[in-house]
Amino acid sequence: MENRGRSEAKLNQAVTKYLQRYGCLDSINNRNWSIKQSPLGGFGVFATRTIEAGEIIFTDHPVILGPRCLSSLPVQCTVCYRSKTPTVSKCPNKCGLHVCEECSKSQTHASECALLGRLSAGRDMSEHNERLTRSLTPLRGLLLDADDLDVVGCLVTTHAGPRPGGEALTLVEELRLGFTDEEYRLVCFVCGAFDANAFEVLTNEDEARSTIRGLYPLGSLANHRCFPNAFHVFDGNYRMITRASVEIPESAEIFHSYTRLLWGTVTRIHHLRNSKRFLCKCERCKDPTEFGTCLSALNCNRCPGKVLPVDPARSSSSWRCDTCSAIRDLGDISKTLSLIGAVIKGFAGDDFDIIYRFLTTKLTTLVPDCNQVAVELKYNINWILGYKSGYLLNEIPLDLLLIKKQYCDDILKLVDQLRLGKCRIKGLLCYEVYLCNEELKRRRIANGNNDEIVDDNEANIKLEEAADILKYDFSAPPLLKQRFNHK
Ligand SMILES: C[S@@+](CC[C@H](N)C(=O)[O-])C[C@H]1O[C@@H](n2cnc3c(N)ncnc32)[C@H](O)[C@@H]1O
Repeated sequence: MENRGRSEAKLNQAVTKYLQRYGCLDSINNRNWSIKQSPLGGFGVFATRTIEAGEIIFTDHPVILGPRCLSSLPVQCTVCYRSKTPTVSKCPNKCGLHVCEECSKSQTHASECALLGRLSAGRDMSEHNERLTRSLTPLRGLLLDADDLDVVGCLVTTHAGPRPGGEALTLVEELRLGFTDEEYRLVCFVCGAFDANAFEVLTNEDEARSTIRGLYPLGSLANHRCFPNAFHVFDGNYRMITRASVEIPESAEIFHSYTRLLWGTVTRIHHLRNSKRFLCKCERCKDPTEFGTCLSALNCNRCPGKVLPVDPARSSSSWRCDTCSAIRDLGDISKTLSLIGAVIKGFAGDDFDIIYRFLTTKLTTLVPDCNQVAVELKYNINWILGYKSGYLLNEIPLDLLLIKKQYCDDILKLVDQLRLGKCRIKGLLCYEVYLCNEELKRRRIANGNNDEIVDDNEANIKLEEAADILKYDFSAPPLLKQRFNHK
C-alpha cells in the first residue's frame, strides 16, 4: 500500500485538526483511539484503552458527500438529497444539476453551479443531468479548501498518480469538462479515494437503500475484518457514529466490515478482491465453516452432509463433504451457484409467494438451511411480512407472523455465532421480534385467549436492545426514536 509520506504523527495531527474543525468533539475529548501502523499494511485505528461494547469510539464528519455513482439513482436534490419533494427540478442556469426550490438559493448550489459553468464553458448541461449527478461527488473535491484537501490527502486511493478511475473517465470523456491538469489530477485522486474508502450513507428510514456516499477521514483509516469489532450509523447531519460492537481491549485494532456481514466467505472474498483489491485473511475467512455457521455450504449429492470449500480464500479450492469426505467437482459447484444466482435475480424483490416457495422447496434440494442464500431470502421475507401492502403485521395470518418471528430468531442466532456483537442488523431484527411479540399479544387479547403465552419480558428485552443499538441512527424506526428520546 502506498504511503506517500504519511506517518502516524502526521495522520493523527491532520485527522484531529479536522475533527476539531467540524465540531466532532466527543472524538477528541474522550479520546479512546489512535492512528497507527497496522500489521495488515498501511495504517489503521487502534484502541488506546479498553472500549466497552456499545461505547462510542468516534464521530466523523464527511469531507466529501454526494450522490452515489448508480445508474438507477432517483431524481434527487443534489444539496439536501430529498427525492420526494415536488420542487426538485433542473437548475435554470442550465448547470445540469437538480435542486429543490429551497436549496436552489443555497451557497452550496451557487458554488457548484459556478464551477460547472466554468468547466463546461457555459454549455447547456441540462441534458447530461443523470451523468452529471453520478459524477458530481468527485467534482466536489475541486471546491475543498486547503485544510480539507490536506485530510483527503491522508487517505489511500485505488490508483496512485494521475491514472483515471471509471468515474474520472466518465467525467472527462463523456461530459467533456475542461479541467486544468491540476484539477484533473485531483479529480482522479478523489475518484480513487472514493473507490478505496467510500461509505454508503443511509439517513432516511423510508429509503431501503442508500443513494449517497461519503468520505469520512477517520472512518476511512479503519481496516476491514469479516467479524468487525465496531459498527457505524449516521445521524441526521450525515455524521458517522462509530461504536464498539463488542468489548475492544486496549491496543487492539478497530475494524469495520467493508462487506455485508451475512455473506459467505466466497462472496466476501470476491467482493473485497474486486472492489477493494485485497485479500482478507481473518479467522472467519480461514475457517471453512465460518465459526460453525457453514454459510457457504451446499448439499452433498451422496449423503446428507454439507459440502464446503477446503480453502475458501482460493477460487480454485476444492469443495469437500464434511460427512462422507467426497470431493465435489468445481464445475458442478459453479453450476449450482450460477443456477441459484439466476433464479434469485429473476425474483421481484417483494413477491412473498415466489420467494417463500423457492426457499422452502427448490432451494432445499441444492443447499442446506444455513446457506447464505437461504439466510438472505429469510432476511428479505422479514421486510415483506409486516411492511408490504397486503402483508401488514395486523393483516397476515398467524402462520406467517410466526414464520417472520422464526426467521428473525434464526438470523439473530447466526449474528451471535458470527461474533458480530451489537451490529446494526441485530438492532433492526431485535425490533422486528419486538413487533411480532406485540402483534401476538394484541391477537391474544382480541381473541380473549389469555392462556396463550406470549413472553412480554422477551418483547421488552428486544425493544431495549434495539433501542440501545440504534440509539444514534437517524434511519431508526420512529417508535425507537420517540421512546428513547433520540433526535
Ligand atoms: C479504507 S482503507 C483502510 C486504511 C488503510 N489501511 C490506510 O493505510 O489508509 C482500505 C485499504 O486498506 C487495506 N486493508 C483494509 N483492511 C485490510 C485487511 N483486512 N487486510 C489487508 N488489507 C486491508 C486495503 O489496502 C484497502 O484497500
